[in-house]
Parts: sequence; C-alpha cells; structure tokens
Amino acid sequence: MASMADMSSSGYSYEEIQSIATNILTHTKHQPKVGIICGSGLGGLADMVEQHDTINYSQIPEFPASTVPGHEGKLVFGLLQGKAVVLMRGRFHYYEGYPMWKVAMPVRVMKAMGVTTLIVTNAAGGINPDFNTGDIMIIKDHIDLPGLTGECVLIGKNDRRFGPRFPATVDTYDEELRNLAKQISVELGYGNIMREGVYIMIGGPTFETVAESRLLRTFGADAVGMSTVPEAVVAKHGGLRTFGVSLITDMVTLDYDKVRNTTHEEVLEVGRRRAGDLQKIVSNLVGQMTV
Ligand SMILES: O=P(O)(O)O[C@H]1O[C@H](CO)[C@@H](O)[C@H]1O
Ligand SMILES: Nc1nc2[nH]cnc2c(=O)[nH]1
Repeated sequence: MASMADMSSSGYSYEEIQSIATNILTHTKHQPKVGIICGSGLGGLADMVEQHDTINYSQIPEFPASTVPGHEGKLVFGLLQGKAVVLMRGRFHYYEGYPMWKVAMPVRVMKAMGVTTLIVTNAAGGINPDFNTGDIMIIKDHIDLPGLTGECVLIGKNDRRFGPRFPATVDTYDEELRNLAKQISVELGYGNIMREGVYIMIGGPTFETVAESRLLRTFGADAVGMSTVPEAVVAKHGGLRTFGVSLITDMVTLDYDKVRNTTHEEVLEVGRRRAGDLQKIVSNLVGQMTV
C-alpha cells in the first residue's frame, strides 16, 4: 500500500485512509473527538492523558518512523480533562525525506477515526523582535512557504470526499478557540508570555541565515518552524476545526553583529523547561471546548 501511494503525489486513497483508521481503532477503547499533534519536546502532554492506550508507529504499517529527537513515534489514546483524545507523540517533517502528503496523512486518519477538532503544537523561532524565548504564541494565521513555491500538501489528484479542489484557507485557525485559549492563559497567569501571530513554515532542516530571517520578517511572519502548516491545511481541507500554538524556543538572528547559532538541543531544552505551561493551557482548552 505504501509503495503505491508513494509513487503518486496525492497519497493514500480515501478507502485506504478509512481502513488505516479502522485498524488503529481496534487497539483502543476510545473514540477520539480531539486530535493533538505534539511538537519538538512537547510530547509530555501525553502524560496527562488518563486511561490511555498507546500504539507505536511501528505497529501501524502505513505510518513512517519518527526520526527526530524529541518525537517518540507513538499514538496515545485516552481522556484529557474528560474528553476523548488521540495524541501524536511525534510528528513527521518534510525534511525527514517524506513526501508532503505523508507528513500530514495522520490528520486524514484522525478525521476518519471521528476527530472533529485538531490541535497542533510546535517549537518555533521567534522573528517578531517583541517576542522572547519562552513565550507562547497562539497561531492566528500561517504562511505556507513550501506551498507558495509549489510544494502544497494538497498537490495531486483531488478526491472530493477529502475536501474541495480549491479550499479557502483564510480562517484556518478557529477564532473561538483562539479567544478561549487567550482567556484561559490569562486565568492561569500566563497573560504576560502569551502572544498571537503568524507562523511561517520553511522546509528545513537548515535553520535560517540572517538574510533569510530578515526576509521572513518582511513577509509578516512572527515565528518560524519546519512543520504544522501541511497538517493545518489538510485539516482545513477536511473541515476540521483547528487550533495552533507555538512555543518560542529561540529568537532568530536579524542582526549580523549578534549572530548566534540555534541548535535542536536548545530547542528541546527550552521545550523541557516550558512545556508544562503549554500543556496546562492546551489541557484546559480541551477541557473547556465544546466538541
Ligand atoms: O515543529 P516541531 O516539530 O515542533 O519542530 C521544530 O523543531 C525542529 C528544529 O529544532 C524542527 O523540526 C522545527 O519544526
Ligand atoms: N530559528 C528557528 N528556531 C526554531 N525552533 C524550532 N524551530 C525553529 C526554526 O525553524 N527556526
């Protein structure tokens, strides 16, 4: 199945996605309504899930392996604040060498399992000079840089059962959920580190040069990372309600006199220090949202 789909650019067929979802559901007693994708170093959210059933990606023949440190490669089903959820503890990135459709394929599987709301989290570099390392940014909008240059996740034959040929993406990130998250953050005492802004996806795996960071800033981006956008686009295509949040793990270099190297270890370290705050916000959001 995998090799056939790899050869076309549009990925698994509708029937294949349904069958992957049905097979996965045989491993759990839960019927998830909310899907959560954990960013680099942010998988700890899974530890808050009660009555959990865990499935390794290696048990799902159609799922690729997670190759990035900080992404464990497990699906975790269970209850978060009383709501049935499925968490991806480990996501797939384009720079790992997977075709774009495969990076976002689990979102279609989640929908086929009954998920109606998707929460995407990530670690990102801060571009907006008003941001600080450790800030949490609610994603208001995104810039699909690979998509704009011909690598949109939806390229290929379109099956209308997944969604329309030309989906609108202006309201990809649900306003009601963004407002609820802001309210929760203030109530939890995180008002001072809470931001809202535009996430831009680059292909990676290189971190940005100074000139590239300056370019991304002129594009209107507040934070940069190498994920999330394909997942959000596939979710929007499929009619899922989406909420996105970035942990700002470092600030990009916009000044040649202040050049500093970002490393993945630093990203994971900030993740370790601040993941708890992000987890509290996300779990409360799940608890308070209507599903
Ligand atoms: O977006 P997530 O998966 O959080 O990971 C981010 O962290 C990695 C770089 O350190 C890149 O993969 C970037 O996208
Ligand atoms: N500068 C930078 N920092 C990150 N932290 C996590 N992802 C990224 C990225 O793509 N760029």
